[in-house]
Amino acid sequence: MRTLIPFLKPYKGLILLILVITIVDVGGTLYIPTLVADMINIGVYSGNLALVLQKGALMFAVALVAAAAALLACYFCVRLSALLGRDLRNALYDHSLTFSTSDFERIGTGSMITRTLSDVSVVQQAFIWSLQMILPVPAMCALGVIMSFAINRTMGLVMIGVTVIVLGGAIIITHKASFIYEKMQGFLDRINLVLRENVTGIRVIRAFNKEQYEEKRLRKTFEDYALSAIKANSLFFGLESLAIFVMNACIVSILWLGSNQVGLGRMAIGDITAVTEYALLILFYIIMAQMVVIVLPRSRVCLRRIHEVLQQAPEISDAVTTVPVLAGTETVCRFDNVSFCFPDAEAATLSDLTFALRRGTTTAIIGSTGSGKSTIAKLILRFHDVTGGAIAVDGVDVRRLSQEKLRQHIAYVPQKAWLFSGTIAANLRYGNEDATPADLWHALDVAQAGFVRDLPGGLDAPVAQGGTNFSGGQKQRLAIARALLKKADLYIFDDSFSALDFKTDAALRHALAKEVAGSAVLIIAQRVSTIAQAEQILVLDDGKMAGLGRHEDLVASCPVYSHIVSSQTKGGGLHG
Ligand SMILES: Nc1ncnc2c1ncn2[C@@H]1O[C@H](COP(=O)(O)OP(=O)(O)OP(=O)(O)O)[C@@H](O)[C@H]1O
Repeated sequence: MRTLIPFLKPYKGLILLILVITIVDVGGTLYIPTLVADMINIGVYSGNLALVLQKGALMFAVALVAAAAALLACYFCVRLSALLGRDLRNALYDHSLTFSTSDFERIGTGSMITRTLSDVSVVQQAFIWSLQMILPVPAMCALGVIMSFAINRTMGLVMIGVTVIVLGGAIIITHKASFIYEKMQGFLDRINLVLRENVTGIRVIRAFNKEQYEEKRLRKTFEDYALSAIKANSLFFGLESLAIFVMNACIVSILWLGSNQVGLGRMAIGDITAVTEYALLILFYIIMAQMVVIVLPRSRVCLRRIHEVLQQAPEISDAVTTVPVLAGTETVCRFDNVSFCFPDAEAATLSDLTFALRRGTTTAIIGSTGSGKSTIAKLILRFHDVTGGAIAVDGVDVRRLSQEKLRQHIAYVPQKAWLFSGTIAANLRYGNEDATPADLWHALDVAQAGFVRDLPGGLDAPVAQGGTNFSGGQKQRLAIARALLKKADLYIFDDSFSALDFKTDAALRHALAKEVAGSAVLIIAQRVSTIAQAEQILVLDDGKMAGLGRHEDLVASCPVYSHIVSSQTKGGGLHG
């Protein structure tokens, strides 16, 4: 509940309104049996038709007021629940924007989606039900018991007994349900994860004929979830049966004890109707509340999971005082004895790297797969923080810059070119939202993405989620064009030319050289031909610097580099 309070604060007025309307509803509902009893006791016995009609008219008016109150309460509850859901989702999303990759890995992408969508829905639902069905129960029980005592002491005691038994049962079953619902949410995360993997990896599954294996894996997750749901529902029906049994036992007790009291002259016959009605109303409200109470443990689990995300301190956060403006110096970025180790890794991924990225020059990084090339790019962008040494941009340690400012100065093409669903123009404008169509075409031409001209719709051609309607090379070129639209001090291309043929690769680098002449360029590549012209090449070997220099010097002095070169030039020279 502590998690919800800050989200409910802005709606204090609305909650108060719902409370008042609910009390009107409950009061009206309980007043009707009293009127019925009066009609029987006075009107019917004395044959006073005028009194019966008068009480009838009053009953009609009270019923109308109670119904209107119930309707209004329902409307305001739905409104409050929708606002609460919106605010919770916004808070989760906003907070997730501050997360680093490791933060996301800790929670899990599937779980993050379940928490934002399903968990919030469960909390919303539980909240609205609690307002509508649990909130009136104390008022209903208290008023019902008081009114029963007012009629007859024995009836009052019966009412207390019934309330205590049903509430006791509800508490025991709720406790048991809590454990099952916790497991169910975990299974839901798992279903989300496996389903996502299946949908996104459908081609790999088919290519490897793994449909049956995946089917088994999915079935298992569905089955686990279904079994837990059956267990939870068994509890639910157990509770419902208990409530119906208690309800019937209660009616029998009232009729039996009540008729004795009428026989002893301590109670009028019409009062039995009133007390039975009070008892049924109390039980009805408790049963409805039980149905909500039983799902509360699930919502508590969901709320705790939401709380976990909201409370998670981001691995990377801005310093209290950050440097407002960068100077635009000659050395755009500098690594000083940089080392880095992933939180869950035993050995360092990068060790003792020292080099500089200078304006107007191209630096390339080459090395075997897993040697740490992409990690260097991620450190510059501060997706992770160094564990040793320092990285400075324009002479300022990146940890002293705000993340927003830092990233404003960098254009990045990630290894896995990611496009958003929409149009080509919308994707390109991610780089510069004010870009004109002429700017977009220019960036596309530099990125050798002329194929867009042949697409029906051109710049407005549709892009599927993740860019799946484009080939790997086309996606790479669109991602490059997007980066070029951003005027930056440093351009980072992480293995961005790997899916291009040699001719396109060469043409692109040629066009690129003019485009980014005033900035520093960092190219991460596997192909020597892509980087041979670079002003400096950093050779990485298992996270360590094996060489730094121009192509010709490294061929002569760096065994790791000359080995890479010879492995790529067997049977022909370098292309491009
Ligand atoms: N999030 C992570 N958690 C733990 N280890 C990681 C993580 N990301 C990468 N690594 C490890 O860090 C090392 C360097 O990864 P990196 O992606 O930088 O290599 P790379 O040289 O770019 O490889 P490739 O050429 O295949 O893209 C690898 O051994 C990898 O397993």
